[in-house]
Amino acid sequence: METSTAGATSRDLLHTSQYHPHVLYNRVFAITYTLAIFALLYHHALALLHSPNALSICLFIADIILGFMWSTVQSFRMRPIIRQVFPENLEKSLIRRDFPPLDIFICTADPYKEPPINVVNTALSVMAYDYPMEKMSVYVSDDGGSQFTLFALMEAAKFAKVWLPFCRKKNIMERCPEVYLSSNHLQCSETEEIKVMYEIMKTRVEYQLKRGKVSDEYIFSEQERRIFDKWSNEFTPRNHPTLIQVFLESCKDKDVSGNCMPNLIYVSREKNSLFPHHYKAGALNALLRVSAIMTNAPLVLTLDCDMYSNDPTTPHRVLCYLADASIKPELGYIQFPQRFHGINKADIYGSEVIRMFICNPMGMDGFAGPNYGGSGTFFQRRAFFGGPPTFFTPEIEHLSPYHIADKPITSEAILQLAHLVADCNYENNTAWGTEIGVRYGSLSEDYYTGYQLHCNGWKSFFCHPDRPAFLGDTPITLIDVLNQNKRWSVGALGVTISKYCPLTYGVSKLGFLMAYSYAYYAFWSSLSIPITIYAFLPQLALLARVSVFPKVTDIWGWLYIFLFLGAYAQDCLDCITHGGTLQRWWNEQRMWLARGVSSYIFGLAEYISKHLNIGMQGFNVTRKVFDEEQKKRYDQGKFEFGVPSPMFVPIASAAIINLLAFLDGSIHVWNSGNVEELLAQVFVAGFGVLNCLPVYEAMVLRRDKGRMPIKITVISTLVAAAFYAAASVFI
Ligand SMILES: O=c1ccn([C@@H]2O[C@H](COP(=O)(O)OP(=O)(O)O[C@H]3O[C@H](CO)[C@@H](O)[C@H](O)[C@H]3O)[C@@H](O)[C@H]2O)c(=O)[nH]1
Ligand SMILES: [Mn+2]
Repeated sequence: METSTAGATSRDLLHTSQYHPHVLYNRVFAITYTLAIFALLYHHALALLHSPNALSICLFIADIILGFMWSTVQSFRMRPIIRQVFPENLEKSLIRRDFPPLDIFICTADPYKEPPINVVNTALSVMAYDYPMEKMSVYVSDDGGSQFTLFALMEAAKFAKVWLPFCRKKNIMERCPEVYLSSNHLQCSETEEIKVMYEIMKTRVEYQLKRGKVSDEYIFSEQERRIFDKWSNEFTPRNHPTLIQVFLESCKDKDVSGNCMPNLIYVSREKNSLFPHHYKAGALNALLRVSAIMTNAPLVLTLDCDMYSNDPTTPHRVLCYLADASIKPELGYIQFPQRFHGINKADIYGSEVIRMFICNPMGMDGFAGPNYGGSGTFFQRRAFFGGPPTFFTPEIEHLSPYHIADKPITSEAILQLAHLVADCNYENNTAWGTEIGVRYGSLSEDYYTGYQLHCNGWKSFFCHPDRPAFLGDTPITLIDVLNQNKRWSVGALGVTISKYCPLTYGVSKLGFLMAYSYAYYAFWSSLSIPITIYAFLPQLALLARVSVFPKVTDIWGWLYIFLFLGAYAQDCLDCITHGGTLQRWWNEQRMWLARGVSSYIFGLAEYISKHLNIGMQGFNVTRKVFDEEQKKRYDQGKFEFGVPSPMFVPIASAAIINLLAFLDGSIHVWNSGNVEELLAQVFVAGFGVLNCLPVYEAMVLRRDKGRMPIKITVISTLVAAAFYAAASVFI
């Protein structure tokens, strides 16, 4: 089933694609499983007709939602594609001189959650791409409006002058200085020298942050002085003028070997608390405009500040697609998976997110292409301006992707215009955020923008090389993971409950299966309903000695067993064939349950409170800085609770109820010999207990700072008791 494109002979082949070998098996299994779901729903309907009661209605609803969500997942399994590129053949089709200009956007928002030295590392790693330097521009957007981030980049510009030629000369793969210089490569005096320079820079950058102000001793020129003077007392992250600072100007600034450098530009758009700034989406749009004025490269890479480049040839892979004239006109973007470094062996929080970042994009690649993942994405700039056949003209000609930016980026006129388009009220009465650029209206601007681009007719490709193209930080505390998932679910809900719902608008624009893939994320938070029901109801019923499942010897009992094992086995197989281990899979499914009873419920609540105007949290930036002790516990595979967050309450309450039900139920079944009626519920409670082992440990056995706060244990016990009391009245 191979489909190959680009290049007549295999010698010149630039890219190939083929169906995943599991396609046939996936389809057969989907049909079988669908029949089983219908049988289950039939069984529920029969039971409801016989004796309708609240318990069976709840379980019926739970199974309908589970069945629906399972069905959306199948869209990823119908036509997964494996693509391959051959960058070694690239220069036969596209000579280096003709490589397109590339603008790279790096977003950062908070120097205390996203240390400036890490932003520097990410910037340096991409500045050192194996790409014509005079064609590359790196723009750093600082939504934190922080003098420390600006200072860090000023230092980075100086360090780049030695780092870039060093990488080229040694031809190293890890061009992120922190990673390369802290690994045990063969050390030579040159490396040692660079390492000392790097350490000096790092200490300086970190010192300023600790000090709370950039020290005068590091401000060397009048020009630099003027920049830092802008941080007056009125200057806050939410209220400040635009700051654009060109730190390196390509071809004017040379590295120590006399070669060109890429442009390096710091941008902090204007902020005013009276104007919405649309979080990262707003930041990206400001960058799209500022870069249009300055360099207007047709190719744009968006990166989060923690996602450093792990492979200098990544743009070559992208060009393997763009050099193919047959696909380029409709190709909106190329998505690399988000991969992470520093994940512990057991991956206790399921941080690898194999499904969202690898399996599902491969599945969508069989249709219009993977969704936009927020980072590691190469866009054709044109894709931000209407669909392939319908160009949407921006309000000023300079912002058009067809405009040629040929003036020096430091010229007065260019800088003035760049400041103008970064104004906080610039977007008023324009199509930015609706028809042009990154779309507003969802906290998951990546999901929403990719979806809109696909609906406009753009295609995307998934590029998943063995060596990760980018590596980022992953949260190492449970609360950070839960909060991140909460934000994603709130973001998706914004799309679900809008006129763009994938099941209606999406189906009409994208066809059923592609829209159904988007529906999976859109309805994600609905999983909270069945997961919560299954986390509490069968257990409470068990405590009340009420049977809610068919007997295990009954044919319907077998149906339940098949449905449970079938879904779990397929999920496990998926995880393992994509490089996971059994242990990692187990932890991932545990997190699925934890997210279900926590993140998604709180996400739903946040969404509702936002619409009742009670308030909401907005884009809560994920922390990328950790204290030593937390990191140590994470590396030991210990769950980190620590903070007294209400998000832990449903998890801890479920843990208590499951344990009680399991112990009490087992004793009862053992003593009464009434195995058939209640065994399934004992099993479900036992499964819950197994999943909650780290919770018990954190509540009872641990004494370290990552344990479950006593306050949460007490509240959760009260909640569990209230549930128990309510159940004994109503069940
Ligand atoms: O007002 C803001 C808020 C965030 N960011 C940046 O957005 C990026 C992503 O934020 P992070 O807190 O790391 O989010 P994650 O939880 O890791 O984000 C995932 O989900 C986001 C959407 O919710 C996507 O934007 C991200 O690319 C994707 O990695 C970071 O570089 C931030 O600096 C801004 O520029 N401005
Ligand atoms: Mn992130």
